[in-house]
Order: sequence, then structure tokens, then C-alpha cells
Amino acid sequence: MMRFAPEPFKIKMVEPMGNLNKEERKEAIKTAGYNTFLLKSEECFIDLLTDSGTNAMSDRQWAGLMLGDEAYGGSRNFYHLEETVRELFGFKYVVPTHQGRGAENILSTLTIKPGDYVPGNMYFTTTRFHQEHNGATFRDVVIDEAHDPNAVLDFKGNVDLNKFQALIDEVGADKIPYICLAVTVNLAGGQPVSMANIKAVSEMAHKYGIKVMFDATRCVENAYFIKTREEGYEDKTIKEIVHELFSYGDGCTMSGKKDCLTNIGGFLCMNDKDLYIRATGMVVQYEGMPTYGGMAGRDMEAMAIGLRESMEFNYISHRVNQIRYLGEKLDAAGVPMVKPSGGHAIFVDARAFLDHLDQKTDFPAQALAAAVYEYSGVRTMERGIISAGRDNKTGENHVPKLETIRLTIPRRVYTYAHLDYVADAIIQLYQVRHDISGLKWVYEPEVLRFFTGRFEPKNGELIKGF
Ligand SMILES: Cc1ncc(COP(=O)(O)O)c(C=O)c1O
Ligand SMILES: N[C@@H](Cc1ccc(O)cc1)C(=O)O
Repeated sequence: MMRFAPEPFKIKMVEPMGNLNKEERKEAIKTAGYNTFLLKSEECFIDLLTDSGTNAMSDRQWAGLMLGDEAYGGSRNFYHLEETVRELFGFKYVVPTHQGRGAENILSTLTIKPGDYVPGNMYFTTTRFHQEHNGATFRDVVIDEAHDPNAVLDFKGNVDLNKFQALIDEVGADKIPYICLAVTVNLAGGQPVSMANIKAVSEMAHKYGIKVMFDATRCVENAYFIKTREEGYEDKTIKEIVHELFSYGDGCTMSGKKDCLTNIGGFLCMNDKDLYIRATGMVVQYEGMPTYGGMAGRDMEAMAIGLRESMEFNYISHRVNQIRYLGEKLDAAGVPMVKPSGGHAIFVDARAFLDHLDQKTDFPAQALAAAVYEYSGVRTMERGIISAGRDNKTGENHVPKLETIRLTIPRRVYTYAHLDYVADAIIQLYQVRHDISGLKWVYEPEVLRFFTGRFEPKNGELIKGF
């Protein structure tokens, strides 16, 4: 048996990658304010900024685009998507949105009252933004180990039931409209939640009349980890596991740009008819008709096909193993990273990588993401103190335990050879890590500052002598 099976697809169409020389890259990252979000795509060689909307679609999905029914009302592609989501996820109602945060906006607006609390297994930027925007306080109830890069656990995204119970005791269940249960947990490193934990959370929540709303964004990756790590699930299909997992919840938000293998889209699901009716009322205000929600008919078709494809074992197994492959290479060379490797990305521990920099004043992850780009043309993303933002009440910086850069692998886009290049680049940069300068703010946006913030190197040069 090969340790890493080859790509389970053939390449039918190719897209050239940018290939700037060193001087051009130095200029590009300076122009981008040392923020990799602000680089132009053409300036990047291997683009590991995100796995969101960057998926390669299959020939069947491209064929599906030709079946797009672009009617303003009642597009047949919506009914295909609705039927697929109902079958695979098991929820009664499906509300389409332009992407995940469209669904988060609707859910948060309709269910949160000012003064409420929303517990979750670690924060996610846009999700927390919508919760806070509607007057809630987010409470992190993930297990402590999720914040420790070196804690190796099979299900590092699990909810700590004691923390959940403590919040209920502290504020009262009537102040908790729902628990947001992410499968997998993005900012913990793409770490999964076990089926046993999902069941236990569901029992506790429902005992108190609290709803369980999944962030379903990477649910297929979570199902793969359940199948390969949790006793009793080895013989179940990915489809069966996904279905069972959602059976313990009351609904979900979904960014369709990840596990649905498409480039845009999202949806909100629920079992509650009243919530559904109110959600369709909001869809027409912010997204579009309840039969397209901001998506083109052709995109809904591609999503219906993609969601089904994502449940094929060979696909998902290859995907998760690509991440593991990159992780093993970096780990073998001593590059500090969040362990174990997760479902969509490797998170390099920037605090340990740049141990000469201070998290609060030098922004090591922001500096490392910029340096990786300047050094190699590989685009990654900061996931540390800059992403964590400020407390919306006190204005103080959130100080996350994890200060990382994310090497996010788009689905079906890169081969193992690309990953070899990425690993070599980071391993080489590790040898000269102490030449990397900290950064300082030039422009700090008020909300979701990591997207458009600008910086400059404190020492004038980002990588000394490079
Ligand atoms: C876990 C998670 N939840 C929600 C979202 C929001 O989805 P979108 O980018 O489609 O708005 C994302 C990505 O942004 C995500 O990774
Ligand atoms: N959800 C996507 C896009 C995104 C990136 C960063 C964010 O903080 C918010 C959204 C991702 O995780 O890559």
C-alpha cells in the first residue's frame, strides 16, 4: 500500500501561475502593505491564502453550469440543490445565500437578542462579527488543548462540556439562543469534533432548550476524521456520517465555497418552520429570491453536484492526506506547527518560528506570512493577533494563544510536487528566521481588520539582506 495515493483525478484544463522574481515580489508585498490578502492573484506563485472558493470543479460540475436555469423565481437548479442538501444533511428547510456570512447574518439577526451569549468551539472571524453585531457576547467553549499547538489529540475541536455547563449556570439558558458548533474548527487548525462529543453537546443543549446550529463549512472533512479515528465508524460511509452528525442539530450555516467544491455560494438550513419563514423574509431583503439567494442558477447546479462528489471516499481521503503530507515534511524538518495536521490546512506556529518577535508589538504571524511570500512567492494567511481583532466593547486587542500562519490547500488544485516546493521554501526560510523583522500598523480598519489592514517592517527591511 502506498502511504500517499496519487491524485484521484486527471488534469483536463490548466491555469498558468504567476512567477515573479525576487525584486518584483519585494515590491509587490510592499505595495500590498505587507498584507497577503492585498496581493494580486497574478503576483502569487502557489496560492495557499484560502481553500474558500478556490476549488477546481469537476467536468460534471462544469457540464452542470450549462444546465443553469437563470429564472428570477423558481430556478430548477435551486430545487436540485434543495433536494440534495435535504438528502445529505437531513434538515427540512434550505435557504440559499451568496456565501457563508450571508447565512450567518440571517441566523444571527433572527435569533440573537442584545445581551445574549453564543457559545462556540472557538471563534471564527465573520461568525463572531455577526453574533456581536447583533448584541451577543461570544464565549469560547472549546477544550483547552485546541489552543495549544503541541497537544496531539484525535478530536481537538471538541466542546468542553464543563465550559458549556458553566456558561449555562452563569447566564441562564434563556440568554443562549444557540450553540455554534463548527465541524471542523478552522482557527484551531482544521481540527475535528467527534461524533460522541456532538451527541453529548446536543443532549446538554436540548435539555436546556438551547438550539444546536452547526457551522457546516467543512463537515465532509470532519466526517473523514470520524471515519478514520472514531471507533464504530470505520465501516460507515462519509455520507452516512455526515447525515448522522447533522441529525443531532437544529440547523446549520454553510459556506458553499469549501466542501461543496464550488467557487461561490452558501446556505442556511433549519428544521424550525417559523425560523424558515422569517429567514426567507430576510433573504429577500439582503440576498435575493428564496430560490436563488444571490447565486446564479448555474452555481447552484454546480453546488448540488459538488456536494455529492465531496462525499466520495477517494476524493476526501486524498484531500486530507495532502495536508498530512505537507505537515509531515515540515515537522520532520523541525518547523513548529499546530499538531496534528488538520482537514484543510497546515498552521505554522509563528510565535515559535519567530521567537525573537513579540506577539503584541511585532505581529509575528503577519510578518511571517509576508516573509514567506517575499521569499518564495507562496501566499499564506495570518491567523493570530491581527485576525483576532479588538474586543467590541473595551477596544482592547484580543490576544489569541495561537499565533499562526495558515497554509491552506485548495481542493483538487495542487499536486504533491507543488507541496514539495512549499515545504522546501518554508524549511529554508526557517534557517534564516531571525533575519525577519516585526511589523507595525500603518492603517488599522475598524472591523475585520486583517482583510485590508496595512503594515510596514519595523527594521525597514522585511528579511534582512534578502
Ligand atoms: C468556518 C467558517 N465559517 C464561516 C465562514 C464564512 O463563509 P464565507 O467566506 O463563505 O462568507 C468561513 C469562511 O469565511 C469559515 O471558514
Ligand atoms: N472562510 C474563508 C475565507 C475567510 C478568510 C479569513 C477570514 O477571517 C474570513 C473568511 C477561510 O477561512 O479561508
